[in-house]
Formats: sequence, structure tokens, C-alpha cells
Amino acid sequence: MKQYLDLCQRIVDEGIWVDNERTGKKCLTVINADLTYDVAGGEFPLVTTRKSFWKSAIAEMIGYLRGYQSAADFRKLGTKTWDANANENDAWLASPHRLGPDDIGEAYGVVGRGWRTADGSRIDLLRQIMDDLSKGVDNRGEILTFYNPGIFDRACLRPCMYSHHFSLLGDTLYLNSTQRSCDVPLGLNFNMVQVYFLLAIIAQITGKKAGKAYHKIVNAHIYEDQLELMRDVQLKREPFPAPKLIINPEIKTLEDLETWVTLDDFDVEGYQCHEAIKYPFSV
Ligand SMILES: Nc1nc(=O)c2c([nH]1)NC[C@@H]1CN(c3ccc(C(=O)N[C@@H](CCC(=O)O)C(=O)O)cc3)CN21
Ligand SMILES: O=c1ccn([C@H]2C[C@H](O)[C@@H](COP(=O)(O)O)O2)c(=O)[nH]1
Repeated sequence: MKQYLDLCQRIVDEGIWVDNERTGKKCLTVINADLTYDVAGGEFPLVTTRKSFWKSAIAEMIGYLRGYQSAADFRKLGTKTWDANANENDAWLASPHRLGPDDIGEAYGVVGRGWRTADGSRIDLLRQIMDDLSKGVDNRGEILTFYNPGIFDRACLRPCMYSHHFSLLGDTLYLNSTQRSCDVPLGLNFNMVQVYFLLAIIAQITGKKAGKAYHKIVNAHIYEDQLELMRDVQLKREPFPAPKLIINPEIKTLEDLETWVTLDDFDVEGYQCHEAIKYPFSV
């Protein structure tokens, strides 16, 4: 939590205003932040200075791992986070590649579970990584990437957290996640949960101990219409101790995650937080 608040304060103190053409808004911006999550120690990086809808964040990540392409599937799982980008983004609404209402296009898990090769076949990157890790293999390239510049026009948005690189040291699993662009008040609140969750669940399924997760953020920003709430409300609050994330131990395979898992398989213990803050969302 401290590293999150330090980043927010750094943006307020040192950020530079940058015009963003896509949203038509200005963003107070810093470049580079490195966050670390102690998954072995069970320190769940949940924001406590406002109420965090952590289940929605986990649902988003499960949707990516399942390769979901429709905001309707994300909704069924328990998150509405893709509704606006799928249905209210003018450039995407005009795209010939959009399949219809709720389509987010070839983004995130669609890329990671079905990487397009030159000969037209597809590679399931996640399946390969899980098979390797389960056998204790780390080929120094266990990378789940969602980034394919050749097909950006087939998606409503380019992936923000676009690479998850797993590593084994003995039987301890590590994760390095990279994010190119970060809406710190809204997106990061979810992305921290997702990086922690991703290492915890992949370690559980592959039978490894979870170590640390390292989260690199390149462009970290606060939109102009979020600044006052962050500076004058959220940053004035005192954080509470970190809660614990509880994952159903019956989740043992990738198929479990793909088929029967719901948000009821996750819980947090000891979550004390300040009241909710509704930050504006930019499409
Ligand atoms: N501008 C922008 N910021 C983002 O963080 C973001 C995007 N766009 N587009 C793609 C995804 C969608 N994400 C989202 C979308 C909405 C919320 C949001 O509204 N969160 C609220 C309520 C969540 C809920 O009730 O489930 C929050 O208070 O955290 C968060 C992340 C993250 N990403
Ligand atoms: O997981 C996510 C997804 C998106 N974001 C934010 C970062 C930016 O504010 C927008 C994406 O806009 P681009 O113009 O494509 O950079 O969404 C996030 O923080 N986390």
C-alpha cells in the first residue's frame, strides 16, 4: 500500500502534464515505477485508502486467462470493466473488425491463448508455460505476452499490462509483469491485485511455491478530472494493514480455472478500508 501511495504522491509532486489525443484529456504523468509484491509473505496489495472492488479485478484476470473476447463474458464472470471500451469507444465502433455489441476484439487473452503465427496457426502461450512450469522447466522465456502490434486494429484497446514473464528458482516461482500505460487511480487499483493473484494462482496450479511478483510500470498517470480526488481526498487518508487473499485450494489445473471457477472461490480476510471514491473513467 505504501508503494502505491508513494507513486500517487510522486505523480502529484513531480508529474508533467501531457495531452492525450485518444481521450482528449490531459494526464499528470511520470515515467517508470517498480512495485514489488511479497506473495510468499501473503501481503495482498489491496488499496485501503478507498474501497477496492477486488473481485472485479480478479474476474478481469480470469477472463484474460480464459481468452475471453466479449464484454458479456466478463460481465457473467463478475466485472463490467470492459463494457465502455467495447461499446462506447467511437474509433472501435467504426472499425470493420468489431464483431458487434460487447466485442473487445483480439486483445489480452485472445492473443495470449491464440498467438497468430506466420503460417496461420495459433499458439496457446499459457498452456505451454503451464506445462513447462509443472514439469519444473524454465526455459528463460516463459512469457505470456498479449502484445501483437500487427493486429492492434483488431482490438478496442492495446493491452496495458502486456507481458507476464514467469521464472523458476528451484521450486519457487517468480513473476515479472510489465505495463506500458497506467491509470493510477482506477487501473492500478486493479492491476496490483491482478499481478499478485496471477503469481499466486499459477504457483498453486503448477505445484510451486510463490515467491515475489515484480510489477514494472512505464507511463503512470492521473487524468486531469481525477487529480483533485486523489490529492485532496485519497492521499489525505491513513492506510490500514494489508489483508490476506484466500484462494480455494481445490483449484488444481488450468481446466479448473477455465471451467468451474467463480468469484466465490476467492475471499479476503481482514480488509479494513476507507469509504469508496468514485473516480471518473476515460474511454
Ligand atoms: N481509462 C482507463 N482506465 C483503466 O483503468 C482501464 C481502461 N481505461 N480501459 C481498459 C481497462 C478497464 N479497466 C477498468 C475499468 C473500470 C474500472 C472502474 O470503474 N472501477 C471502479 C468500480 C469497479 C466496480 O464497481 O467493479 C472503481 O472504483 O475501482 C476499473 C478498471 C482498467 N482499464
Ligand atoms: O489494465 C489496465 C488497462 C488500462 N489501463 C489504462 C491506462 C490508460 O489510462 C488507458 C489506456 O489508454 P491507452 O491510450 O491505450 O494508453 O487504460 C490501466 O491502467 N490498466
